[in-house]
Amino acid sequence: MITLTRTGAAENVALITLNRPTALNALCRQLMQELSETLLKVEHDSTYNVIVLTGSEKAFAAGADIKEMAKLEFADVFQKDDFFANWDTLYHIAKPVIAAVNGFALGGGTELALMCDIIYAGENAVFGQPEVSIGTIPGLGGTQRWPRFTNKSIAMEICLTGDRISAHDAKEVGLVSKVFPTQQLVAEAVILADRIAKNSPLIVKTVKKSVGTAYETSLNQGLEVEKHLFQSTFATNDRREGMSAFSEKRAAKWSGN
Ligand SMILES: CCCCCCC[C@H](O)CC(=O)SCCNC(=O)CCNC(=O)[C@H](O)C(C)(C)COP(=O)([O-])OP(=O)([O-])OC[C@H]1O[C@@H](n2cnc3c(N)ncnc32)[C@H](O)[C@@H]1OP(=O)([O-])[O-]
Repeated sequence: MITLTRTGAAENVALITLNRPTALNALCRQLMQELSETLLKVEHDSTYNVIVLTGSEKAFAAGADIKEMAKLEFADVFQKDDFFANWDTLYHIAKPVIAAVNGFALGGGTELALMCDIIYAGENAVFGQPEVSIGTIPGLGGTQRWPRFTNKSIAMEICLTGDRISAHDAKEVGLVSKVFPTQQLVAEAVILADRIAKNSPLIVKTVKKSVGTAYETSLNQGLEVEKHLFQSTFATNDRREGMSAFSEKRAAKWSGN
């Protein structure tokens, strides 16, 4: 249900594709377990610098698997400690993750995209949180990330109605950074991944941690974290190399430490 392809100019971009076409990439347990395992494999493989996560041209993911969830009771979802285990992995990945979203990204599909660091959308992408229309609420961060990434009014409207929004509307409200023709989307996401992967992987991870902190803390706490992370770069060879290369007018050679 998951394919992993090595790509990018320097072959250091992991293209992870959700591949369950018969159910529009609905996020069943097995798919989520495979996704989690693939993400961890890429995270621990130093030959990969950046991840692009995509689906098909028809669907990024149509949400959690409703047929699987239909059978569950409160005790199943409340008591089992591992119930959300594989759903959180993406959010804890330290390498940058770009979502390349074509087609339906609904419910858990939108929430998966929102866990990524950058969202690029194809022109046919649709985002939404339809959980309210099937008698539940977003459970993977939708009610928390929409207000942080857009605003309260938009978040309420999306989550209370279950309405879908287009790629262009998603860009207008700040959910996605760029919109591309559907068939060009993945290539554009890989071009972006290449641009990120040209930098030191160590420093890239530090940048991701620092920007991510802005969504977890107050401004003052975030500024403190940023200051310490900035200071910590002065203990790295890549900071020394980057500044020397600038002065010597040559390309930096990153060692990753
Ligand atoms: C378990 C752990 C949970 C952790 C937390 C999760 C929290 C999350 O916030 C909850 C959700 O995401 S709630 C979910 C929120 N998401 C939604 O409510 C969206 C539900 N989906 C839809 O509304 C429609 O399928 C679309 C409008 C996407 C496409 O319409 P269209 O173009 O007419 O296509 P079509 O003919 O309709 O579908 C083709 C096939 O795919 C199948 N399938 C599709 N989605 C499925 C799903 N989620 N599930 C299962 N199957 C799904 C569909 O049944 C059909 O298979 P069949 O064997 O031929 O019957």
